[in-house]
Amino acid sequence: MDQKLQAVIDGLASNGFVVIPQWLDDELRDALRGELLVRREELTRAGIGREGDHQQRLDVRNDNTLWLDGLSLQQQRYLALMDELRLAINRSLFLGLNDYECHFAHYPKGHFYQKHLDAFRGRSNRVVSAVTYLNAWWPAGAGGELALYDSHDQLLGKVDPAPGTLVCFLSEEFPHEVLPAGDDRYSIAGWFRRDAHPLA
Ligand SMILES: O=C(O)CCC(=O)C(=O)O
Ligand SMILES: [Fe+2]
Repeated sequence: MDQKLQAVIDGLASNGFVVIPQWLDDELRDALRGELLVRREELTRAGIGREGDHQQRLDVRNDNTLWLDGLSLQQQRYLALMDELRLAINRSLFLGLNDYECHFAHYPKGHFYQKHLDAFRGRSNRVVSAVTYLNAWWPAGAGGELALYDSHDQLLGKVDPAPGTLVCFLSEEFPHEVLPAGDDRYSIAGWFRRDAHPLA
């Protein structure tokens, strides 16, 4: 198996989270960021909560997002890569993931996402969170780190949104937050899901 795929599986299996530098090649990373910038006007303020109790809470998060529609070549390349990862995870870890949903995200300077869980046990079909960073560079000290905590709220570490880096973690296990970004911060945030399908 591809070394990076294997590294994701090993990290998820042993720690429940993993950081893979250079997950995206420069060309794909730049093409995705280029699309986000061209479509900037289409991004909207993100909300929190599920469909029924969806609300905008600018004190909790103030990133702008746009769901991928799979129409451009670069989105198709990205989604193909994530599908390869989904299948590899299923083969090795038997998680039965059947979908990956994701959105572009832009955190302007000073914007953040406070500490949260992406999924609550038994209340969501999100199993593995997977975020990829699209900036061409990220200078040291520019903030915008992803801070990951364990289930006792102890800080596990901070991940720089470095160019092309992928972060994966079990959605129900790890509270996390995006610290205020010191510059425009571009990413794709997504979730591998396990949805119940009625047996045919
Ligand atoms: O951009 C990141 O590093 C994480 C974003 C996040 O936690 C989310 O969108 O749920
Ligand atoms: Fe999150």
